[in-house]
Amino acid sequence: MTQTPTDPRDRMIVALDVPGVAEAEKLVATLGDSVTFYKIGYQLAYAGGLPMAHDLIRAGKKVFIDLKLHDIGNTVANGVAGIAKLGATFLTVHAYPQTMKAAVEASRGSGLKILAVTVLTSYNESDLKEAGYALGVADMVAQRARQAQALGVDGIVCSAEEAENLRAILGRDIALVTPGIRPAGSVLGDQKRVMTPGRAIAAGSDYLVVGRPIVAAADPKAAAQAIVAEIAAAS
Ligand SMILES: O=C(O)c1cc(=O)[nH]c(=O)n1[C@@H]1O[C@H](COP(=O)(O)O)[C@@H](O)[C@H]1O
Repeated sequence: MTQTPTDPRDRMIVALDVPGVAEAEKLVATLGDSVTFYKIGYQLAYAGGLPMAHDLIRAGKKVFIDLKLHDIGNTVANGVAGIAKLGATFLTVHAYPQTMKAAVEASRGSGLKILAVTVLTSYNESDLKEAGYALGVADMVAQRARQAQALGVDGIVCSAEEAENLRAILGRDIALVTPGIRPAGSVLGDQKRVMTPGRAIAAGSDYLVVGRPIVAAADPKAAAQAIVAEIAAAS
């Protein structure tokens, strides 16, 4: 059972997309109480940042490990079992049935929740076609989300553009985690399916994943506080 957090701060996950542990620690110190939930992805994990999960958890923060696993079932299961020992809240895997099944089984009893990445928010219709898929974005996201729910996955990673439809299909008992968040007027970068924080919450997102709009801001703490205020207003 997954429940939407009541404190608006707990619905914003800040991606620690920085080159190393020193930069990540500096950013966490700068953000202070304005952020309660952090994501460690490829960049920081491959720079020796995975053990930072322990420090963040000790400091009372929640941690999302974003490694987007996808491999044969045995390898995924062994990877998930190792990551479960970090004490993190979320781990991503790609939304392929074998991968999701192995991850769900390996995470059982550990407290680690598995999130399935449906279609990356940097993809649009033509990107999917170029990658060899016949389904469009909305249909592919819906199909993968249905499969994820049937396999016992705890949450879905999608764009907020799909949140309303997924909520209707999946009900409330699964978390919708949406990256591709862009406050009004901010730079899109490589994101193609985007929404403002307020609209994403109104569409049914439980958690917003935010990287550059905070990490690359001139004043990251002010940027984080503004997003939390927008979440609170839309909740
Ligand atoms: O799994 C993710 O977190 C993820 C899935 C997805 O479809 N799109 C996506 O952008 N992300 C991650 O969310 C973060 C978004 O960062 P910004 O675009 O800088 O806000 C990055 O760390 C991405 O790796």
